[in-house]
Amino acid sequence: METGSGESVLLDVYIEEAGYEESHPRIRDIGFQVRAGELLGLIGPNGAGKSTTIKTLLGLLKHAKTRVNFNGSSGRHAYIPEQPVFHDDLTLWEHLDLAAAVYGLDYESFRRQADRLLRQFGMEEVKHDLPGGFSKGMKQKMMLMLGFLSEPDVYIVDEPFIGLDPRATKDFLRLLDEERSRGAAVLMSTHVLDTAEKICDRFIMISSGKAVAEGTLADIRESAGLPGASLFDCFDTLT
Ligand SMILES: Nc1ncnc2c1ncn2[C@@H]1O[C@H](COP(=O)(O)OP(=O)(O)OP(=O)(O)O)[C@@H](O)[C@H]1O
Repeated sequence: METGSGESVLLDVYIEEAGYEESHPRIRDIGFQVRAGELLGLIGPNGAGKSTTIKTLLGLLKHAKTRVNFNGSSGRHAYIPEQPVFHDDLTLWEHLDLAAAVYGLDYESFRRQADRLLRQFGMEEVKHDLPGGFSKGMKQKMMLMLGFLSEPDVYIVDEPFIGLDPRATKDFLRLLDEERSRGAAVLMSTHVLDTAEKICDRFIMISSGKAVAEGTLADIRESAGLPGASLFDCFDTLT
């Protein structure tokens, strides 16, 4: 799908309503698109419905009326969860190997990518360790590596910054930039608004399960009636 901006839309979402019980929708009327190379920030207070939005577009909620299109050429998308999910009895390397098999990567590409990611995240020395003994930040890095390994068209990232040290944050942002230059689209939910303000092209702000503002920082400032304000101040006003 092409848009006026010339970049193709790699993720096109409209959620009429979705929730955990049929009688109780938690989010309603949320729609957005993410284009090739773009980073869309999904922001909102605790309990606003960010994770529910992500679970809905991933098809994980039973009670959902939605339209979701992943339009990339490889059809591949990676989900990087907020809470690390891993197998207790597989080492970091075995996790990477398993993910590569699931993604259908050939062994040479897998080795090249895995070695590069281990180096970039400073995890080479623990690659044969079980993740149960990793710190919170190391577990988070493992989730990021598993996501980056597949070089998907679309990244869906749920709060990546909590637990990462400044160096890991920088490494993560650099990799994300490289992926966007390659043409990947990114949807990222986060509470770290000063970073979001710097890195996101556009935002969708949700509160109590509904979109309250969307667009560039200029659009968000206009919605909040706060010209020149920070994303943090706009958030405070709009939510
Ligand atoms: N598994 C669940 N079962 C029932 N209700 C849930 C479940 N997970 C979330 N909710 C409810 O759905 C609403 C939206 O929660 P959600 O987790 O999407 O918020 P969030 O914006 O991601 O919040 P946070 O910033 O705290 O992570 C909340 O009212 C929450 O209580």
